[in-house]
Amino acid sequence: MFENLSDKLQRAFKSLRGQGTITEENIGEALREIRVALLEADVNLNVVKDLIDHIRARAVGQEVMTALSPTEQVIKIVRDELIALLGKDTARFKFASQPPTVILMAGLQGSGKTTTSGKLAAWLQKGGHRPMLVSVDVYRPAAREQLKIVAKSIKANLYEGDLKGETAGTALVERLAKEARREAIITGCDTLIVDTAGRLHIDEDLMDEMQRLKALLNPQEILFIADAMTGQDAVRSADEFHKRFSLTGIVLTKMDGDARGGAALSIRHVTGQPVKFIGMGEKPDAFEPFHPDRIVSRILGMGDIMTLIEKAEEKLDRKKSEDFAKKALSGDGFSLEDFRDQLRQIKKLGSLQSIMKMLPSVGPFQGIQQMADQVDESQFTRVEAIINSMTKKERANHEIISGSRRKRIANGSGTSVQEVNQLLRQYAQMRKMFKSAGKGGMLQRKLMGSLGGMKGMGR
Ligand SMILES: Nc1nc2c(ncn2[C@@H]2O[C@H](COP(=O)(O)OP(=O)(O)OP(=O)(O)O)[C@@H](O)[C@H]2O)c(=O)[nH]1
Repeated sequence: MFENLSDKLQRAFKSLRGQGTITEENIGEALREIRVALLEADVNLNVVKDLIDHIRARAVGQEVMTALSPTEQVIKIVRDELIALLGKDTARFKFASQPPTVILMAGLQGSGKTTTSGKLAAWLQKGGHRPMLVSVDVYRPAAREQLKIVAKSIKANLYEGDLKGETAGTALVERLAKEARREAIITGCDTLIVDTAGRLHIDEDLMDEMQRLKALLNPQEILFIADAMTGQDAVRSADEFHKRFSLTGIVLTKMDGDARGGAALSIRHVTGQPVKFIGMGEKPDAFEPFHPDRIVSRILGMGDIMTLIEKAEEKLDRKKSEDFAKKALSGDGFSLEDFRDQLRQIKKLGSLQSIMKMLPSVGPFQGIQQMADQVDESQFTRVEAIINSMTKKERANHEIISGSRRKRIANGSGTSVQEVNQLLRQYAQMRKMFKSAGKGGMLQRKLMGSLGGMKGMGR
């Protein structure tokens, strides 16, 4: 859903490439582009203004960090500021010290309340909880029926209650809510999710009913379910609800749609309340806790590259990496010995899969995250064993490795000739790729330097 914003931000960053330092002048253009990108993504005007001011203040006053180029510095600042905007840490779900924990689901009609009630129940079940669902939308039998179907599909407990022909109104709503809580206690359910009636727009009756439910149930969580597709309207209604009921969090639904993302980026700033979950589809499992940092990484199309860079800076031998990068990108290319050194370095960062998952899905690493799922970790060890079985001369010049030597190397490393051949083929390809990347941009060069040798390791 952030594709457009993501593309535009990348373009904005590009305008900084090749700049030695960040100055008021050269960052101006990039900031203009960032501002337009955010506004086009339907981010609230005040939010954009604050964000740009913060970024400018930090970027211009930035002391030169040797480890990062100006472009990378600006990306890091934009990333930090976006995360701050989204509330920094993942918001926690609040449980009652004395069960059941009561969660009031509020929102306008069609925002996804019922679907989200089911998703939340499924999420709680996954976490070892026993949720109970109840719909207090006594005005629309179809709404109660829908929750029944949802509950059945995830095998969650549902309190249906008996309307006993009573007139639909707040008294009935209160009765059902009370009964449901009692039922939850009796049946040992530790969480009660109350799906409330939605309206087309905010009206006094609805507000009054919510107020009474809040007073009656004293819920730990009052979640506002906002349809991300409705952009700034969702932000406005969330704000209105918060002013009346002190929400504890927001769930943004339909984030899988082609919404421009403005609601996700503005809602926290405007309401002061955290987004706790996002809905990414109609199915019960299309639901995840909202992690500001991951969302921002997604927006910036960078996987979790900053963590990876920080990790690399902490764990890798900087000089070795730089030497490798220089060599790999030069006309001579890197040797198998250099490659083995790099493998050993990379191993310090964690499993290959976890590293690949942190890489951006754009630029030189396009498609790498999909590749990560097919990675065979033990190949690392086998590749190292193969290189260990070569002579020093062979490691320096792979072209001298004859057919009979390949057999010996395979025997010596406990692998097969095919594997030795495959490694040599991949190595030759990689070497070529790096040499041609020598003509590429700075960021690419740096990434390849610190992470050298990873691509081509997956089968
Ligand atoms: N694509 C997508 N569709 C969603 C998501 N969440 C809900 N929907 C769909 O949005 C529509 C409305 O969802 P409901 O759960 O019925 O909404 P509601 O707020 O309970 O509506 P009322 O009961 O009418 O107040 C349904 O067709 C859902 O399948 C989501 O995260 N992604």
